[in-house]
Amino acid sequence: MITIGLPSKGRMKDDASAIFERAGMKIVAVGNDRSYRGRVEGADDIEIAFLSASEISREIGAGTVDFGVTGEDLIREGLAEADKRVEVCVRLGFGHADVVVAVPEIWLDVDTMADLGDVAADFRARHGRRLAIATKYWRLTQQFFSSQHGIQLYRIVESLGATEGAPAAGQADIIVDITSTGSTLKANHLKILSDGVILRSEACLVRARKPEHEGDPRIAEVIAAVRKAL
Ligand SMILES: Nc1ncnc2c1ncn2[C@@H]1O[C@H](COP(=O)(O)OP(=O)(O)OP(=O)(O)O)[C@@H](O)[C@H]1O
Ligand SMILES: O=P(O)(O)OC[C@H]1O[C@H](OP(=O)(O)OP(=O)(O)O)[C@H](O)[C@@H]1O
Repeated sequence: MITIGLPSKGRMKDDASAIFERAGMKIVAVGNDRSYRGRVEGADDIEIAFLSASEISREIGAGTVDFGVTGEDLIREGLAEADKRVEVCVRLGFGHADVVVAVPEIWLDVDTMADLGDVAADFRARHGRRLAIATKYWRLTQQFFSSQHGIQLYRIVESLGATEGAPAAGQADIIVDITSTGSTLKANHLKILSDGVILRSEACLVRARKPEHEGDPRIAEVIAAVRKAL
């Protein structure tokens, strides 16, 4: 049996189902409309697990589903060493959003990560505490700041919603968050640093790297069918 995790709700749900349908895999719910299981018409060896986008990322990492449709941001944030555990097979062309570093517009001298590194370096001397970053993207923030840009002097303030409001509310100095149209950043008087795009995310067909997939022709067939449907 091949299990495919598809979004059960949220902004990726309809586009994900539509792509599978165009790929010749019409999805039908098992049982009633509220069921969290489905199947593919005419393919008894495929089952569908309806999950949220973030659950799909976790289940692919754990290998409890073979494929899933979810955002690349959720894969890279949710899984350590994502590339070892999963394969991004097809970029699906919807669900576009960038994970970005944004600072208050009034920080006129700060346009790049290097500028921000300078600010972080003497933040404690000036303000008596570390630069505070509001985000729900812990892993991506740490990788980008510490590993890629060598910025070590900061503190992450966990934010689970309304992240863009954190600087004005005095909860943090800057943010790392997702943006698509940019209107939420603008409304909160925040600007993206010129080299502050951490990840350009979109919905992807993702596969769990499992030994039993080797030599299973159905795995390549699913990927080829989705690719053709784009
Ligand atoms: N404007 C946007 N804001 C937030 N996420 C977006 C946006 N545009 C696209 N996405 C993508 O959508 C995905 C999240 O979708 P959604 O919010 O439906 O997921 P979810 O896990 O069901 O959410 P939750 O569990 O928080 O309700 C992420 O991969 C994200 O990159
Ligand atoms: O660049 P924009 O087009 O303004 O979109 C970005 C905003 O959209 C999302 O929030 P949303 O209100 O959709 O809620 P969510 O965080 O619960 O997904 C996201 O968290 C940002 O705040």
